[in-house]
Amino acid sequence: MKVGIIGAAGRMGRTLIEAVQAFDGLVLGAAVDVPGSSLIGADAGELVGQGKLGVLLADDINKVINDADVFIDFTIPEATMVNIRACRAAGRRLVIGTTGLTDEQKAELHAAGADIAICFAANYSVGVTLCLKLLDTAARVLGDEVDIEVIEAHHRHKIDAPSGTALAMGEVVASALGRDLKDCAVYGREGRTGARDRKTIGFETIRAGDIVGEHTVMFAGEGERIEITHKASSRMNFARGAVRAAAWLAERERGVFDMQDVLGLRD
Ligand SMILES: NC(=O)c1ccc[n+]([C@@H]2O[C@H](COP(=O)([O-])OP(=O)(O)OC[C@H]3O[C@@H](n4cnc5c(N)ncnc54)[C@H](O)[C@@H]3O)[C@@H](O)[C@H]2O)c1
Ligand SMILES: O=C(O)C1=N[C@H](C(=O)O)CCC1
Repeated sequence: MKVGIIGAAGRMGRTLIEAVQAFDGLVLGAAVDVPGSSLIGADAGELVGQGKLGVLLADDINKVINDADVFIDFTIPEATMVNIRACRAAGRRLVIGTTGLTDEQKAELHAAGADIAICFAANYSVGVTLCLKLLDTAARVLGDEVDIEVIEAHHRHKIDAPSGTALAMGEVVASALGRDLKDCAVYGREGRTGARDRKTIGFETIRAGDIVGEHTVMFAGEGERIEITHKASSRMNFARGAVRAAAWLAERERGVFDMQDVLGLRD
C-alpha cells in the first residue's frame, strides 16, 4: 500500500517518513508540504537523511493524489480541512493527527466519513490510548469524590493549547462522570478564584524547551491522590501508531475511527 505524508517537512512529517520506511507492506508514495517552502521539490528520503527515495516534496495534495492509497496528515487545521476535501473528492483514505480543530471543522471531518475512511486521534501512541481506558475506569470508580485536574507539557513551538490529548483525556473523564466538558472545564486560574468547585475539570498548560509531550490526570481526594501520567520521550511512538492506523484503514471503506478502534479497545 502506498502512503502519502502531508506536513512531510515538519517534526512529525519527517518522523512519519522514517516510520513508513520501517513498516512492512507500506511504501512512501507521496510527500506534501506548504506552498512556498524552500524544501518543495526536495527528495523526501533526503529530508530524513536516508538518501533518495524518488518521492519529491509537492506543494499541493491534488498534484499527488494518485500517488497514494492513504494519506497521513499532521499539519495545521486549515490545511487539514483542504486535505479532507481533496481525499473525499478522490476517494482516498486519511489518517489525521492534527490537533486544534474547531467544532465546525470536526463536524465537516465527520461528514466526510460518509464517503471515505478516516482515522482521527489527538494522540497515536499506544500508551496514551491505553491511558484513556485507565482514565475511564478511574473516573467511574472515584466518581464525584475527587477533584480532577489535567496537566500537560509540550515543546515551545506548539501552537494550540490545551493539547488535543489533554482535551481528549478531559472528555473521557467528563463522559464517564456524566458531565459535558464544555460546561465543566476550567482553563487555568488567576487572581481571587474562590474555592474550587468539585464538578469542574481543570486544565494547566506548560510550554517549554523541547518537551515531546507529557500528560498527567490527577484525581485528588481527602487523604489520597491518584495520578495517571504518560510521558513521551520520542515522536516515533506517535508516528508508528499513525502508520499502523494507515495500514488498518486499508480494510475500511468509510467511517470515522480513532486509535481505540485500531487497537481493538472499543467497548
Ligand atoms: N495525533 C498525534 O499523535 C500527534 C502527535 C504529534 C503532533 N500532533 C499534531 O500534529 C500537528 C503537527 O505537529 P508538528 O510538531 O509536526 O508541527 P510542525 O510545525 O513541525 O509541522 C507541520 C508541518 O505542516 C506543514 N504545513 C503547514 N501548512 C501546510 C499546508 N497548507 N499544506 C501542507 N503542509 C502544511 C508545515 O510547513 C510543517 O512542515 C500539530 O497539530 C500537532 O499537535 C499530533
Ligand atoms: O507536539 C505536539 O504538538 C503534540 N500534539 C498532540 C496533542 O496536541 O495532544 C500530541 C502530543 C504531541
